[in-house]
Amino acid sequence: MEVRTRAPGKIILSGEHAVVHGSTAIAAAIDLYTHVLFRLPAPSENHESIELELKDMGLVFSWPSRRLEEAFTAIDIIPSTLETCSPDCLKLIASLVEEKNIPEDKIWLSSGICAFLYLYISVHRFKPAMVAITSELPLGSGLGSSASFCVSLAAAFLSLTEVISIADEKNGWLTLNKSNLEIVNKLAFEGERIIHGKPSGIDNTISTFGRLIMFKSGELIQIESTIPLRMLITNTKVGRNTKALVSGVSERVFRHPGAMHAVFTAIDFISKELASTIETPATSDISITGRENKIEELMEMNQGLLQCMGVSHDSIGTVLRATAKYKLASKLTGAGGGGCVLTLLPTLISSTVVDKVVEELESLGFKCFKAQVGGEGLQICYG
Ligand SMILES: Nc1ncnc2c1ncn2[C@@H]1O[C@H](COP(=O)(O)OP(=O)(O)OP(=O)(O)O)[C@@H](O)[C@H]1O
Ligand SMILES: C[C@@](O)(CCO)CC(=O)[O-]
Ligand SMILES: [Mg+2]
Repeated sequence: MEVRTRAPGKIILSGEHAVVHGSTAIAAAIDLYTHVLFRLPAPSENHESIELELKDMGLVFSWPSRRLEEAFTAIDIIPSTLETCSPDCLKLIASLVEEKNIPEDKIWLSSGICAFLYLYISVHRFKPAMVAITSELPLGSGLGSSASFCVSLAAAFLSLTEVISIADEKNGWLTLNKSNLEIVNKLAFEGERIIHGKPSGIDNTISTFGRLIMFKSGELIQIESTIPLRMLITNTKVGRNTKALVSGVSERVFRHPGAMHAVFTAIDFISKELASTIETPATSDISITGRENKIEELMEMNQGLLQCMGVSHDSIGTVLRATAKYKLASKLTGAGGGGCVLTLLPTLISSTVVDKVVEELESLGFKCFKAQVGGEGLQICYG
């Protein structure tokens, strides 16, 4: 039995970090995916391990099924689907991952591999399996690689159970109905908890459902944009870790609760205003340029508040200054601390100006690309 899944990365237009503390945020899916190939071998194949291949990195990890079963039985914990991983269970999983001697320069993969083991065992226990993963996303750069990893894995594992069933077909890919997507999203969230520590759930939700969403306290509202929302994405290539940045913000809240709550309230207003600007009917009196100016101002305000939270970075400042020379507005996206920066490309901007901005940013050592915004979420294909 075999299944393939793919789940998209995302950009956050406004509200990252504040969303962890209950503010509204807006996110859109992008057309860069994590792909999973999952196979449950037939008994005749005599395959006796759970094998994970990270194809982009040329790494393969494998755990004998019997060894895993013995280790979990010894501590009397068998994770069950959709339950949060307990501290004891996570400790055991971390030790099983540590045994694999991950190369020092790839040690940041450990949390993803722990999430993989947890998601797998919670659905299929210790059944032998082969899982291969590739990703079109830069990992650990603010574009939701961890969430698309968890969503594509959760969907692959659940697809070979009775829990979910296929709803529809489009271009060779199958999609799930809303209640099945909710189950996948819930399981993926448990994986994100292992990678992010305290996720808001926005990244796994946009990766599962796709399109453009407004998200607050675990609830999503799908929104429709009436303007193109073309974004230039600049990867500063400065590595960072979402878990550490999210906990840094919580520490700042602990030190300055009043000021930080005022910042979160301001961001809640910014996200709501951004949503209504994006959704304004095309027939309204305000021109597209007028609305784009408003979006740019809101992006700048959000960036300033992200700076207040301590999640910006010198490299992000460099991108902001370079794009400001061309009168373009930018903000970090995702957890910040490096990673990716968004720049709105207004409808009337000429391709010559865009080329010049890209040339300047790339001459500074950054990598620029454009992504389609607001596309499909999770998709499945049985092999
Ligand atoms: N394709 C993958 N293979 C293995 N591990 C992955 C993969 N994609 C993501 N991960 C795991 O997720 C971690 C990166 O997650 P992190 O949340 O820090 O960044 P991000 O999700 O790319 O950005 P953000 O959370 O700001 O959107 C990696 O260190 C790794 O553990
Ligand atoms: C920084 C954060 O707000 C977004 C990361 O893409 C974390 C989260 O919401 O889980
Ligand atoms: Mg992440």
